[in-house]
Amino acid sequence: MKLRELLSDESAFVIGDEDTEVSGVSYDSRKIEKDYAFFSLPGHNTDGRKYIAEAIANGASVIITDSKYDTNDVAQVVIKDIFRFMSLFGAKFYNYPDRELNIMGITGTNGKTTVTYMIESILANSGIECGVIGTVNYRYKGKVIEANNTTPQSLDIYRIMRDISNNGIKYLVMEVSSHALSLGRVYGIEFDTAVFTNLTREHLDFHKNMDRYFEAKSALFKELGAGKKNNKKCAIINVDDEYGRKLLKVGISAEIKLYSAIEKNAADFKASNIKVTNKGAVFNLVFCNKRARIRIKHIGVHNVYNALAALAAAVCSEISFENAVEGLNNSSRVPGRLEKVNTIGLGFEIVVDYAHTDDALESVLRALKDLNPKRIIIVFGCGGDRDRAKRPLMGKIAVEMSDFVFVTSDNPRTEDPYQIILDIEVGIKRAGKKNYKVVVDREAAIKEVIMMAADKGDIILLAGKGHETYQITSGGKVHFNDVKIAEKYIDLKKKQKIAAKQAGQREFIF
Ligand SMILES: CC(=O)N[C@H]1[C@@H](OP(=O)(O)OP(=O)(O)OC[C@H]2O[C@@H](n3ccc(=O)[nH]c3=O)[C@H](O)[C@@H]2O)O[C@H](CO)[C@@H](O)[C@@H]1O[C@H](C)C(=O)N[C@@H](C)C(=O)N[C@H](CCC(=O)O)C(=O)O
Ligand SMILES: Nc1ncnc2c1ncn2[C@@H]1O[C@H](COP(=O)(O)OP(=O)(O)OP(=O)(O)O)[C@@H](O)[C@H]1O
Ligand SMILES: N[C@H](CCC[C@H](N)C(=O)O)C(=O)O
Ligand SMILES: [Mg+2]
Repeated sequence: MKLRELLSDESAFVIGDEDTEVSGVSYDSRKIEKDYAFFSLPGHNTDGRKYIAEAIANGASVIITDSKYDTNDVAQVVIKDIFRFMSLFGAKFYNYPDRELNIMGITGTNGKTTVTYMIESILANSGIECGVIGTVNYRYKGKVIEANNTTPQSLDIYRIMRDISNNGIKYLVMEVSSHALSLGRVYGIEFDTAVFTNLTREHLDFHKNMDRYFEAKSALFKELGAGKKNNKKCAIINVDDEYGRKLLKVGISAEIKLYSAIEKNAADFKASNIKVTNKGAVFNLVFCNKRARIRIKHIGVHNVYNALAALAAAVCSEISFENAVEGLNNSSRVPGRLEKVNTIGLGFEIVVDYAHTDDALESVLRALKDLNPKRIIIVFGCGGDRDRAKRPLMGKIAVEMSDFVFVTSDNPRTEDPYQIILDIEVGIKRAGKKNYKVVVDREAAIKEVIMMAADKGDIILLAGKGHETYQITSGGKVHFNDVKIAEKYIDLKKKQKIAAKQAGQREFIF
């Protein structure tokens, strides 16, 4: 392809030959090959400009920067809004795969991953294959790509979309993070359906305040319908959420469908008579003149909301109501979201959940309380290099809504784990509670809760890391998975029980 074919009508300034050949494109100098275009992006850790020389040495034929770079060796495009330009460039380079796909974009603070899994199940039940891009991984046609980001960079999205379409798949279900919306990662992508789950406090380290966070999320809805596709566009909104109602006022040109589980709120998809059991949730659903009793294998009222969002997205994407209901009823559990660890024979339950905001923690604790456990014990920490203000809020909720809390570490990243815990303790002290213990090492905390604290009838919640298979500290990334660590100590506890029995000792709880 020639460079001139890849230029959009943005205000790009080209230095050098517009007929330069472009055989590939990347924003990472280490991936540059002969005749590639290199996007030198301003980063959070380093600056892509530092790698231009390396990109040229690796064979780049074009460099794209946000301010002129001193070289005559290769063609150069200078563009101020490089992230948006990169997305438009990706669209052209990969020949608009988004126009060949029916794309559902899910946004909101909590529930995105769960909704994508539910939609995937619904589509599979109707015999439809889809691609999924989200926090856990990017997957299609048996391929599983490790996810570095919930929503990857635009060039990666376009490359994946092209492969999805070339594999004959027609649907893409995608989580759209607020970072992605702010950083132009989905700029120009033509979505067909956009879902808004909820908006609560999160990522204010990045967005600074809730208004800007909301502004980022609302872009997905404002831009819905702009583009060349002329099929029906649909915005699906949780009207029970304060920001969902605010979203109705931002000027959405697509068709709007509301969902709700609160009696007084008018909505297109309505849940009532919700019953939560330890096997899942059951509720009545009404849509137009249709009714169904839904039984999902996901615990908690928050998952009823996720189910409503998924069902609405499917129905708006031409899946019949009956098939969508059946698919939802069959929808599988989501890795690391209220995932049960096998504790058979021990008399207590352990669940692993990705709650890493105060709202998520509250939702999950409410779901667990509904199961009437003897006690709830939590093991949790807060991530480093992320919104500090959520730490005391999570601390307060944890001690107020449970019987005992082990405060520990969750991806401290470059921060001192003790400092993060001190921030959590501010909220605990504000609540005037003493039902907690600090165990900085996460594995030690999990070990202690299983070996010493857990008693018959208890539910242990390991919160914050969900499906993650790593722990990031200032020393780097090491393998770590809550489920696997819990299994290790459950195994040890069982062995100790057997040994005690054989030695004729009575069971002993510390
Ligand atoms: C803050 C942020 O968004 N960072 C993302 C960004 O990295 P960065 O800007 O920090 O990159 P950098 O390391 O400074 O490097 C700058 C540039 O130099 C290039 N480079 C670097 C080294 C080299 O040798 N050669 C080279 O060309 C890099 O490729 C990059 O283009 O671009 C990277 C590549 O796409 C992302 O993986 C990275 O996400 C990091 C991992 C991250 O933690 N992001 C979080 C905050 C995030 O975006 N989260 C949301 C989800 C939130 C949620 O769902 O709750 C998400 O969508 O994932
Ligand atoms: N609809 C909901 N409302 C409130 N909390 C929820 C909801 N759905 C899930 N949660 C909580 O949030 C956690 C994360 O859920 P999920 O992974 O589905 O959300 P997400 O939006 O993809 O999160 P992330 O942005 O971190 O990827 C769950 O483990 C659960 O604790
Ligand atoms: N998408 C979220 C995930 C947080 C998960 C938690 N385990 C942490 O590391 O803080 C983020 O990157 O902020
Ligand atoms: Mg997610």
